[in-house]
Amino acid sequence: MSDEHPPQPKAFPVSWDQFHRDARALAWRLSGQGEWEAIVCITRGGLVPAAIVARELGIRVIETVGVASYHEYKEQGSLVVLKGVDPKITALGGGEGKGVLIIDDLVDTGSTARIVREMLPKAHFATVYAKPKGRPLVDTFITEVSQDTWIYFPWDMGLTFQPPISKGTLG
Ligand SMILES: O=P(O)(O)OC[C@H]1O[C@H](OP(=O)(O)OP(=O)(O)O)[C@H](O)[C@@H]1O
Ligand code: HPA
Ligand SMILES: [Mg+2]
Repeated sequence: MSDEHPPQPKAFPVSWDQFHRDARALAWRLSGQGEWEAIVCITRGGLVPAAIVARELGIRVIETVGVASYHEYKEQGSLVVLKGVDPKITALGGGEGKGVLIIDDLVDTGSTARIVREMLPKAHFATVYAKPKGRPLVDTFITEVSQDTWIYFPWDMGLTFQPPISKGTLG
């Protein structure tokens, strides 16, 4: 969460099962769009869908690019590239990443996507989820949620007790 991602009023919790189905749906959609020589996944959120898409499409060359957001590493609002893309991957398909599939879990404001697209301008950018601001930066995605929705991924959640409806939310 950050200034760019203020607390959102709506919640979209995603279970492991749901995420697997959505990531597999992404693989189906991508399978009709060409042959990919390599995947570049944006860590850390892109690691999970990248594994699923790689398995479905038989892609075995997987590279990471590390973009960390916001105040974790630097002043608020900025992004910092912690790990760039190996030049061997950038050089694929005659340079600029042609034939490369970039995968992330979602685009929100599009800031992360913009930085990685600059590194690989001819790559295909795919995410499982997209919000309206980031949507123009993505070539293929599965589900759109509104900008005022926060997506809760299964790796960020755990099982917790739910009070009975009759007790109300305030106990
Ligand atoms: O479109 P944006 O506004 O840039 O937001 C989207 C990015 O934010 C999240 O990653 P985050 O940087 O929080 O790190 P993580 O993947 O390590 O959780 C998410 O996984 C995307 O990569
Ligand atoms: O909606 C979101 N969920 C999880 N991580 C995120 N990073 C940016 N937006 C989101
Ligand atoms: Mg991320």
